[in-house]
Amino acid sequence: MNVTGTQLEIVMNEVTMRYRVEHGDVLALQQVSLSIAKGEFVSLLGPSGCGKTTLLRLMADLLQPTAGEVKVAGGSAGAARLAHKYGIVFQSPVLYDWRKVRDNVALPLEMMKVGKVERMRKADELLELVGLHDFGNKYPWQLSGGMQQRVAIARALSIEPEILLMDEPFSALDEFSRERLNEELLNIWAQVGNTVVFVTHSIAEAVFLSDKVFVLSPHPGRLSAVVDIPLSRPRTSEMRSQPAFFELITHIREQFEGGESL
Ligand SMILES: Nc1ncnc2c1ncn2[C@@H]1O[C@H](COP(=O)(O)OP(=O)(O)OP(=O)(O)O)[C@@H](O)[C@H]1O
Repeated sequence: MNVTGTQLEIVMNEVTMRYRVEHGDVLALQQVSLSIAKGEFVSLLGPSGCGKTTLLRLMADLLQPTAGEVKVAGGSAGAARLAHKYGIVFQSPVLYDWRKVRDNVALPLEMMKVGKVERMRKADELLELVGLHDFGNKYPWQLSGGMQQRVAIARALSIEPEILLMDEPFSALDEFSRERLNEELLNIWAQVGNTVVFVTHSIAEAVFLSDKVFVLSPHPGRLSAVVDIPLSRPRTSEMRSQPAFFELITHIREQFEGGESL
């Protein structure tokens, strides 16, 4: 795959992933090819078990494909990982309850042996970016679920990753918090400008956030469609009730073969 004139960040060529299990193996992904441009915001969308997390883990070099190739920033996914090109945000924020919020954000910098003054400065800057500047001295358990996830985003951004991988980061939140965090995430992305790969079950969330949606079908996981989202930016909450938004949702819904529900 090649897109002339566009700098590609992630390229997957015919990627197949089989997990070995006790009695045989599970074909999680079959011959998936895709490309993501530098600075793009893309979503991986599909029903449970279609291989979204597997795809994300392959991109992050946390798994090795059974067949096919994963290229990141012109090299291997392994080289990108060693060069600290990835920030990862999981479904659950995985914060350390005994560390203050600021110290949680600064943790990756601490592991990279960045000096205390610099890492505290950076952590405060990131807490400002995610709208939590007054919460650096609190503990995670003193924050709401949405605030905790914003701390996790700040932490993932602390190493200034070229690529932010997000695995259903808002799926445990109520719909109001989720929609607000969608808008906040886009504001953060507009300032940071990195490449974002966002996993979701929600068609509306994928449409609202993305430049492009990769639609996956299950058993085995395959890429069934790539849908460009031509909505203008910045995206606003009013867009959610506009006809263009609903048309895109309907179009994506139609991509699911056999009426598989999300
Ligand atoms: N470590 C593993 N060992 C065996 N099978 C696995 C493993 N991880 C995932 N699978 C299987 O691979 C397939 C894809 O799983 P994956 O978690 O990537 O899907 P998903 O789309 O992210 O699902 P969900 O939305 O429920 O998180 C599923 O059939 C799953 O059972």
